[in-house]
Amino acid sequence: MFSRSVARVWAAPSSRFFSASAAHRTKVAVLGAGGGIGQPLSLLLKSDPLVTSLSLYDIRGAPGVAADVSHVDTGSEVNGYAADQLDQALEGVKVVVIPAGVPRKPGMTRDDLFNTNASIVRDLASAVARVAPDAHILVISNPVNSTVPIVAGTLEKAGVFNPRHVFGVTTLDVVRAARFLAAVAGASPNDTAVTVVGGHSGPTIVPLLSQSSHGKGITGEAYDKLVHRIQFGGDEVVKAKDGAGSATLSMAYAGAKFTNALLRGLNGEKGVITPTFVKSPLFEDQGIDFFSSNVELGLDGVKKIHPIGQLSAAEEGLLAACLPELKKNIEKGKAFVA
Ligand SMILES: NC(=O)C1=CN([C@@H]2O[C@H](COP(=O)(O)OP(=O)(O)OC[C@H]3O[C@@H](n4cnc5c(N)ncnc54)[C@H](O)[C@@H]3O)[C@@H](O)[C@H]2O)C=CC1
Ligand SMILES: O=C([O-])CC(=O)C(=O)O
Repeated sequence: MFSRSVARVWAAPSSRFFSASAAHRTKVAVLGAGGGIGQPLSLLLKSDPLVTSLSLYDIRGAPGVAADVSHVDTGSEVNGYAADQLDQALEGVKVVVIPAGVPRKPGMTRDDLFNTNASIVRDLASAVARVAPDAHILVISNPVNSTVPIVAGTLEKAGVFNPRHVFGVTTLDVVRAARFLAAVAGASPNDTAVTVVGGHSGPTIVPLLSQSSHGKGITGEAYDKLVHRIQFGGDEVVKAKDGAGSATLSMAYAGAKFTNALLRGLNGEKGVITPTFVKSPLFEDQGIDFFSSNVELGLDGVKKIHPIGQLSAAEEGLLAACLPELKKNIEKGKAFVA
C-alpha cells in the first residue's frame, strides 16, 4: 500500500507531510502510545518513511498497540514496552514524542491538568536524560506552556539540557488556523498557512493573520470570530466529546506532521520552517524565555528562531494579552522543577 508512488499519493493533502527526500532514517519513541493520541500517532509514524524503528511505551497497553501497528507493511520495525520497561524503550532513540498524561473534560482549562501531568512529564524527561540524553523531545502533554519548561528544567538538572532539542508541539494550532481560515476565505487549506505564535492555550495562542494573503483582508466581527475559533478550537472538541476527552485524531495528525518536519531537518533538508514552542530569546527581556514562533529545523534540531515580524494593531493587542499569561505558565513549570 505504501510503496513510494502510493506514499506520494497519500501525502498529497499536504506536500510537507511525509516527504522523504533524504536517505537517513531515525528511531522514534512514543511515550503514552496506548492513549487517544498515542495510538493514531503511532500508526501515522509507522507510515512515515523517515522512521526506521518505533519504540512504543505506556504504563498500559503499549505492547498491544505495537503488535497491531507492526503489521502495517512499511519498512520500520516496531516494539512495545510495558510499564517497567521505560529505559529499554528509550535505548538508541533519537526522537521522543510525549503524549502521556490526562486530557481535559468540559469546564477545565489546560492549566487544570498541571497537577497530574507535571510529574508524569518530569519523570519521563528524567528517564530520557538518563538513557537518551541527546534525544530530541517533542512535548504534546498539556499544559504545554508549563510542561516544556518542566522538561527543560529536568534536563538542566541532569546536566544534559540542549535548547536545540526540546520542542512544545503547537502544530495543532497551525493546522486549525489553516483549516478555519480556508473555510472563511473559501480557499484550500494548502493556500492558507498561518503563522501562530505565543503558547498553546486560549489567549496565549496568537495567530498572525495579517501575514497571510488570505487572512489580511479579514476584519471586524469575522476577524474576531476567526481568532476566537483558532484560540479555542481545543474547547470545541472537548465540548463535542462531552467528557470523553479532547482532540486525539487531529492531534495525532499534527504530531506526525511536526515529527516528519523535524526528521527532514535532521536529515539535512533545507528550509524546513514551522512554528514550535522552544527556549527562545524573542521576549527574554520581559522574563519570558520560552515562546513559539517560526523555527527553522536543521541537522541538530533548532537551527534558527525567526522573529515574529510585522504585527497589525489587533495582533499587538493579542500579543499583549498573551505575554503575562504565558509568563505565569512558564514560571509555574519552572517552580515545579526547582
Ligand atoms: N499539544 C497539543 O496540541 C495537544 C495536547 N493534548 C494533550 O495530550 C495529552 C494526552 O491526551 P490523550 O491521548 O487524549 O489522553 P489519554 O488519556 O487518551 O492517553 C494518555 C496516555 O498516557 C498514558 N500515561 C499516563 N501516565 C503515563 C506515564 N507515566 N508514562 C507513560 N504513559 C503514561 C496513559 O496510560 C494513556 O494511555 C493530554 O495532556 C492532552 O491535554 C491533547 C491535544 C492537543
Ligand atoms: O483542548 C485541549 O485540552 C487539548 C488541546 O490542547 C487542543 O486540542 O488544542
